[in-house]
Amino acid sequence: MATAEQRPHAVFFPFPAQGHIKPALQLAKLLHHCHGFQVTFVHTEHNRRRLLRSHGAAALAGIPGFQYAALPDGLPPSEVDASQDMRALLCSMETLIPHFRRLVSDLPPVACVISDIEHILYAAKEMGLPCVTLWTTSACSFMACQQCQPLVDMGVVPFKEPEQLRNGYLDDTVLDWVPGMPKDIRLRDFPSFIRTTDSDDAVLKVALRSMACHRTTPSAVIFHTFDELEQEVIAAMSTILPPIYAVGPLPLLLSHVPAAAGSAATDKMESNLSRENNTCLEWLEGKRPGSVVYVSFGSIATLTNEQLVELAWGLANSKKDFMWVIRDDQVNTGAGDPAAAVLPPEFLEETKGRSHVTSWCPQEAVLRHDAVGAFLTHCGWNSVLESISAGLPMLCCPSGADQYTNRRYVCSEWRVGLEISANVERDEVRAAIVEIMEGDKGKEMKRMAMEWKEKATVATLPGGPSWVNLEKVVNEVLTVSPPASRKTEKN
Ligand SMILES: O=c1ccn([C@@H]2O[C@H](COP(=O)(O)OP(=O)(O)O[C@H]3O[C@H](CO)[C@@H](O)[C@H](O)[C@H]3O)[C@@H](O)[C@H]2O)c(=O)[nH]1
Repeated sequence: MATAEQRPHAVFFPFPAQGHIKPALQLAKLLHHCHGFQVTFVHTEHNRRRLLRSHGAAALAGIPGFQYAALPDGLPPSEVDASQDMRALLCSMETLIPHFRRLVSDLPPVACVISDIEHILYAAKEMGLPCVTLWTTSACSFMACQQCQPLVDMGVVPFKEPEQLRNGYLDDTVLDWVPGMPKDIRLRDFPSFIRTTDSDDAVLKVALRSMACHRTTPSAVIFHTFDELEQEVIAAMSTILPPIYAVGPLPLLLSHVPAAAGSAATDKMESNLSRENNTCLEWLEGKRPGSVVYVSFGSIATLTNEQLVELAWGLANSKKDFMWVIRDDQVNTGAGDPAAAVLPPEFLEETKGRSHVTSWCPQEAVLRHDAVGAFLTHCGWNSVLESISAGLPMLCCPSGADQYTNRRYVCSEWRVGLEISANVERDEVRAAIVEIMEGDKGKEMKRMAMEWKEKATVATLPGGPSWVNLEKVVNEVLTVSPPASRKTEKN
């Protein structure tokens, strides 16, 4: 057994949002339990406080060889349990650099830094530390993001007229030259970072910088995916990136590691920033197999209250049972701070007994529950992978970022989903729910979803490709540099 000093020490620092923290913690647990890594897992202080409020001190107590640290994110302190303003957060990441340097200097020797924050990768490299990107969205959306620079060079982005940003225009524009992507991929299938008319757009600039960084800075890029799901795009990307490794779906890999849930302390290592309400599982118990529609828009996406009401009536008019996660910060008021939803009393009356609304649930357990028949999702990548892992077809209603590309692949390439248009109209929602729950298309999507579930299962069985890739990245990249190579400069 290696002593603590001999064990490689990995520092994880995911972008401080739920959808990035969760897969990073899953990978950290795998490296710790299966490959003997010591881990320091870094949160922002904002998220550390949220975790403490939601789960108590045990969530961050760690276990031997696995500790937490926290750094300020540069935004004004807030005690509100809501997702932070993503634009502001993206732009504040640079302020982390001096704090990160000081942290690393005070830690035991570091073998590698694993992050998706470009400033952290640059800082690690400057300090002489091997660094690796953990990319928490799909490989296809990464490839689409890589086209931001060519689109700028071609004068397509930023768009010339606000009118061009409307779906109608983007619908018709096909880009048949993107390596590894379908020849009929459209601009509207690209991540939202290109949707601007402003050449100074801060988010577009972050996207361009980040894509350049991941091409040149890390020693490797780990994608949270599995080979068979995205093989064409992974093959095409191998020519433009440092070595890449597809390791996922991470929850399935972790399910084969009993030690990862082996003790009370390990069980309490939480990545959920919000406290989940488990009563929904009891509610699902009483339902027929495949009879419930599960609805969630992840941890960041907001809707206007009008869209929420349309969605509500679409659900009500479908006459199906449904479980709906409506976060306390789900509604975009257009006036800054998000607000709680206001649903019409008639809707609540109409759906009594066949609806369950909650503010945060144990999503993976919900998706695996027999009663759930379809997932109405914003197409965040974790949600897509969790749905595929559970063999569930999806109704896709993306709201930003990579979700448009994920939607395209879910609906047209993997053929496990139906699209709902961004304006969210009740009749369309109702018709899509009825189709996916009982129509011929829905049956075919369910069949395809079960096929993908099987492929995801095979990829993550002990000895399967995702395990092999994990082992390779450990042996080829994460442990190749002796800890002695660490510089101890302080800033
Ligand atoms: O009630 C809930 C709702 C969600 N979740 C979990 O929260 C995560 C949400 O992640 P994701 O589906 O990826 O959505 P976002 O929170 O929106 O994730 C952000 O990060 C993702 C990964 O980088 C991107 O794909 C998204 O576009 C981006 O918005 C998932 O693991 C869910 O299981 C719960 O546990 N309970």
